[in-house]
Amino acid sequence: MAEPLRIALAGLGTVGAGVIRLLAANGDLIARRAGRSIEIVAVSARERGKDRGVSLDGFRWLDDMTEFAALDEVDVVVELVGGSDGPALALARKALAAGKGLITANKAMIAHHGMELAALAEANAAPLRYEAAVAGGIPAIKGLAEGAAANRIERIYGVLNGTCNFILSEMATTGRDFGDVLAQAQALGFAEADPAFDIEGTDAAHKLAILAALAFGTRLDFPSVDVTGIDRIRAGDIAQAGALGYVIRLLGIADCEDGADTARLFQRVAPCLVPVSHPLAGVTGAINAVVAEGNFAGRLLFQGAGAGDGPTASAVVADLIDVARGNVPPPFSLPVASLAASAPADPGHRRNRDYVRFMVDDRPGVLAEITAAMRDAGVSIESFIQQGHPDERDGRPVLVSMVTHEGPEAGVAKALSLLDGSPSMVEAPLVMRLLG
Ligand SMILES: NC(=O)C1=CN([C@@H]2O[C@H](COP(=O)(O)OP(=O)(O)OC[C@H]3O[C@@H](n4cnc5c(N)ncnc54)[C@H](O)[C@@H]3O)[C@@H](O)[C@H]2O)C=CC1
Ligand SMILES: N[C@@H](CC=O)C(=O)O
Ligand code: NA
Repeated sequence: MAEPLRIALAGLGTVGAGVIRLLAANGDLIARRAGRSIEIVAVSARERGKDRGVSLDGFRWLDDMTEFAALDEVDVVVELVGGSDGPALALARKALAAGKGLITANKAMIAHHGMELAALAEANAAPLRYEAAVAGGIPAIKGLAEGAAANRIERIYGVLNGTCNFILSEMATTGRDFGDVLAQAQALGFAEADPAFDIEGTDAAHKLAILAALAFGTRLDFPSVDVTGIDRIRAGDIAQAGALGYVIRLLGIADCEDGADTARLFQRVAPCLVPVSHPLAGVTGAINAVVAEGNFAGRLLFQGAGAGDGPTASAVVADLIDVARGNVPPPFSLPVASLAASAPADPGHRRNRDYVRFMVDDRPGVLAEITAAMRDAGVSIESFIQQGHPDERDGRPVLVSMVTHEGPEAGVAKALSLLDGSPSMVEAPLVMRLLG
C-alpha cells in the first residue's frame, strides 16, 4: 500500500469531531478504497482540554493552527473552523502557498475568497476541495462537477440550509414557535455559530454562489446574490400556503443567460411556495436537496442530510479520499483564468406567480386600496383571501394574502411601491414567489 495521506485537522467542533469518529470507524475500509490510509497527525482548536467525546491521543496539538502549513509531516490541511476571514482564511492561504492540500467545509470563506484560493491552489499545484461546504453530506459538488460535466446547466436550485428547512417544516407540521425550533436546531449542531447566517439566508447564499460558479463556469459573485431570509414568515403564511396547496421552503435559485458580451447571472435566495406535488416539498427537517437541470441529463435531484456531524464528516472524508487517489480536478472545474465574468441579471423582467401577504388594519376600504394598487400596476390577481380570524392582537391587524397570475416582477414591485407609506399597512408586505 502507498504512503499514508497525513492530515492536520483545524477545528474540533461538530464537524471536526465527526471526522475523527468517521476515520476511526471506517479507516480500514477507506484505506482499501483509497489505496492508502488517511492518518490524522496534528490537530488544533480553541481549547485544548475540552471534552469532545473523541480521543486526541497520538495527535500533535498546535495552539496556532496556521503553523500546520510549515509542518513537513502534513500533506493536507482540513479546515473546519468557520468564518469567512480570520484564522480560517489565514490558514487556507498559508497551507496552499506551502503546496499543501486544503479541504474545507467553510462555505463563507469559499464564497468570499474562492477565486483567490483557487488561483493559489493552481499556482502551487495544491488540491483544494470543499464538498462539505455545499449541502453537507450530499455529493452535490461532485455530482455537478463530475457526474453532470457533459451538460450545459440551464438552472440550479434547491433547499440549501438545513436549519431553515428544519424550522419551516417543524412549524408547519407541529405548529411550534420559531424561536423554540431554532433553539433545537442549534442544540442538534445544524446551525451556524451565529444563527443569523442561517435565518437571514446568508448561509444559503454562500452555497448558491458556489453552485452557480460551478454550474455556469462563471467567476464567483456572492455579493450579487439577492437574499431574503425566513425571519418574516408567520404561522399565518404557512397556513395560507397550505390551504393553497403549497409548502414554504427557503430556496436558492440561479440561472445564467448569455449576454452580448457578458453573461447575465441571476442568483436569489428567498422563501418560495413549492407545490405539494414537487419533490422539494417532501424535503423536510435538516435535509437538503439540489436540483440541476442539464440540457441532456434533464432534471437531476441530489438529496440528503445537509447538516450535522456524520453527514458533513462524510463529505470531508470523501474529498480526502479523492486527494489520496490523486483525483484533483480544478476547484471550480475550469482553470480560474477561464471562468467567465458575469453581470447580475435584471430581475424586473422575470415572470412569476407571486404570493403577496399584507398585515393591515381591519377597516373598510383596505382591500379596495390593495386591489386598486394591483390594477394600477397592471398586476392580475388569481385569488385573494382575508384570514377569518386575526393573526395576532384582538381584532387587528389581519393577514390578507393573494396569489397573482403570472407576470413580470416589476409589476408587483410597482404595486407595492404605490402602497408604500399607506396608513393601512401595519408592516411592509411580504412577497414569496411560486416555484415554477
Ligand atoms: N455543523 C454543520 O452541520 C455544518 C458545518 N459546516 C461548516 O463547517 C465548519 C465547522 O462547523 P462546526 O463544526 O459546526 O462548528 P463548531 O462551532 O462546532 O466548531 C468550530 C471549531 O473551530 C474552533 N475555532 C473556532 N474559532 C476558532 C479560532 N478563532 N481559533 C481557533 N479555533 C477556533 C472551535 O474551537 C471548534 O473546535 C464551518 O465552516 C461550518 O459552516 C458545513 C456543513 C455543515
Ligand atoms: N448551518 C448550516 C449547516 C450546513 O451547511 C445549515 O443549517 O444548513
Ligand atoms: Na456536499
